[in-house]
Order: sequence, then C-alpha cells, then structure tokens
Amino acid sequence: MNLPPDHPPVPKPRIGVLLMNLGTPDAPDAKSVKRYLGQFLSDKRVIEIPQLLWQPILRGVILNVRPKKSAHAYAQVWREDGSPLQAITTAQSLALKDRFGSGVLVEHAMRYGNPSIPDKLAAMKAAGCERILLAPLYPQYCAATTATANDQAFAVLAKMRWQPALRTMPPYHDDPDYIAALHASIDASLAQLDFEPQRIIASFHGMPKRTLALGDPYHCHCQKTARLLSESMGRPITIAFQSRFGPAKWLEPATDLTLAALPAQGVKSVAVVAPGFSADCLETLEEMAIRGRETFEEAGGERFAYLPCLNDSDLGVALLEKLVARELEGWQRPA
Ligand SMILES: C=CC1=C(C)c2cc3[nH]c(cc4nc(cc5[nH]c(cc1n2)c(C)c5CCC(=O)O)C(CCC(=O)O)=C4C)c(C)c3C=C
Ligand SMILES: [Fe+2]
Ligand SMILES: [Fe+2]
Repeated sequence: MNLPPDHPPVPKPRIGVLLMNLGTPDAPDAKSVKRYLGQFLSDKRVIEIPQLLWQPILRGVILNVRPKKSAHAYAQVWREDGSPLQAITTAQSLALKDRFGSGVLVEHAMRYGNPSIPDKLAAMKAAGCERILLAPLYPQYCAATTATANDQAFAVLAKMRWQPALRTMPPYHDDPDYIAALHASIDASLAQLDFEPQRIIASFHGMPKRTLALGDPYHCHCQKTARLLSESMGRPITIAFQSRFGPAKWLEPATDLTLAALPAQGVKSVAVVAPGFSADCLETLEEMAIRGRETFEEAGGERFAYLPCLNDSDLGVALLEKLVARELEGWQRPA
C-alpha cells in the first residue's frame, strides 16, 4: 500500500528496553541539588504526608538547608564522567545494548533529573519501538522507587494516541541468578582484601516504618534477599537499613547505629555490601564507604571494607541481560 505523500515516515518496528533508576543532580552544586531534591521530595510516592503540610516544610526548611550539605557529599564522590549513579547506569545500558544487538533499542532514564523518562519514551517511540519493556533497576520492590518510575512511564503513555505495548520487569530480590551474582561478586571482592571480616553487613536503603504496615513489600524483599544470600554463602549476614531521612521512625536496625555498636561486641572487622543498589551512588560511596567507615573506626573498629555493587561489571551486566531477556520472551526480535 502506498502512503500519501504528506504521511510522516513510518519507522521499522523495534523492541525497546528502558532501564530506569532513581536519578541524581546534574552537578555537585547546591543549585543543581536543590532542583533535584525539589522534584524528588515532591513525589507523593516518596513523602506520604499531605502536600498541604509537607510543601511548606520542604520549600521553607529542607530546600534551604539540605542542598548545600548534600552538594558537599556529592562533590566527594563525583567522577569525571558525572555522578557515579549516572555514569554507572549509562555504562550498564551501553553494555546491554552491545549484548542485544540492533533489534533491541536499550536506553536508560532517571525518575528524577536527567535523562528523563518522558523524554526517553518519546525518543523510543519516534525510533519505532512498538513494544517497550520498562526495567526498574531495583531488586526489591518499593512504592517509593519501583512504582513511581512505572507511574511516570504510564503517565506518558496516557497522553499518546498510538501507544506502544508495555511490559514491566518484576522485582528480582529472590531470583537465583541475582543471588548467585551477588555471591560471586562478594567473593571476588573479599578475595582482594588483606583481612577476613568477622562480619558481613548487608545494608539496604531504609524506608519509613509505617510503609510496612501499609502493605509495601520492600522490607520483606530485603529480608529475603539477605537470607538467601546468607544461605548461598554459608555464613551469617547482618541486615541493616541506611539513609534515614526526616523525623519519622524508619526500618531498623539502622546501619550507622549497627556499625557504632559492633566494636564493643568484639566485632573489629566488617565488610559492608549494599545489595539493594544496582549501581553505586551517593548512598553507598559517601554514606557507607566514607562515613560508615568513620563511624566504625571512631567506635573502635579496626578494619572496614565497603564492597562495590554489581554495577557494570561482567557479573552485573550478565545478570541484567538474563533478567531482561526473560521478560522479552514471546516478543519477536525483528531482524
Ligand atoms: C534503593 C532503594 C531506595 C529506596 C527504597 C529509597 C527510599 C527513599 N529515599 C529517600 C530520600 C533520599 N534518597 C536519596 C538518595 C538516593 N536514594 C536511592 C535509593 C532509594 N531510596 C538512591 C539510589 C539515591 C542516590 C542518588 C544519587 O544521586 O546517587 C536522597 C538524596 C541525597 C541526599 O540528600 O541525601 C534523599 C533525600 C526517602 C525519603 C525514601 C523513602 C520514602
Ligand atoms: Fe533514597
Ligand atoms: Fe544518604
């Protein structure tokens, strides 16, 4: 059939994969951090108190105090190619692109900041993606991370006349391939240390405690990951929750309090892992690797190691390839 002369070009149908992570400021300065935090902390999936109460606190207090402090923290871990989260997520998507070849368009986007989910979905549609897999890079499901990323993508499709078909990648907290990748990655990192840690601590990002009672599976997913990892490794693993924010009660035990208490219990050497983060970021590199170490050593700890996330390592990318390929099953890969 011939198209009318004024018909827009029709691209070849393709499959798209959109890796989605949390996001990060554009630069490690207070102005960029303020813009990022303003968007992040206005998300009703993240701060679940009435906006009428919250916005004056956010605009009046938090966005005037926190950006400077956070910018300082970001500056300590910033790389030549940007924030660690940005650089690593980009590397993950490039590596996956290589593995899938030209039939699958692999992109990445951030829930807050850049590149944005709306921009990337528009570009993927323009590139002919009729089927798109949304892949939130969070092993443990949490409304404040997984759901809000998917929500934003759904909102983009709500405005499209001709929508692509969508799938979402499920959480993979108990996937044997994920546990095996963590195990292998931790073993490789431990083999490079000049000490054998008495204790391995799995530190997950925290959440307000009330989300547990409200039905969020995040806490259970974290517990299951830690248990499976411990069974796989044949050694105990201490679970803890980091990055407490605001005055509400958060999941316990807190990582910083755990690190401060261990030396008095005779635990003088630890290795900290962060299995809930698919990429190293401010929360792992500054809060754990720098401040976590300080906390432990100030309390009398002698040896501390922070072990990296799966990131864009061979193990990490092979895991992502498996998880994504599984979700693409039944979707033909056009030549
Ligand atoms: C991995 C899962 C994450 C959950 C669950 C999560 C919940 C959550 N976070 C905040 C507040 C902040 N988080 C911040 C940074 C941050 N958080 C995650 C992941 C989860 N957050 C990542 C990967 C990052 C790092 C981003 C980076 O640029 O490297 C920050 C910003 C930094 C700071 O100022 O400290 C805040 C604030 C809440 C309130 C919350 C639960 C509802
Ligand atoms: Fe967070
Ligand atoms: Fe933090």
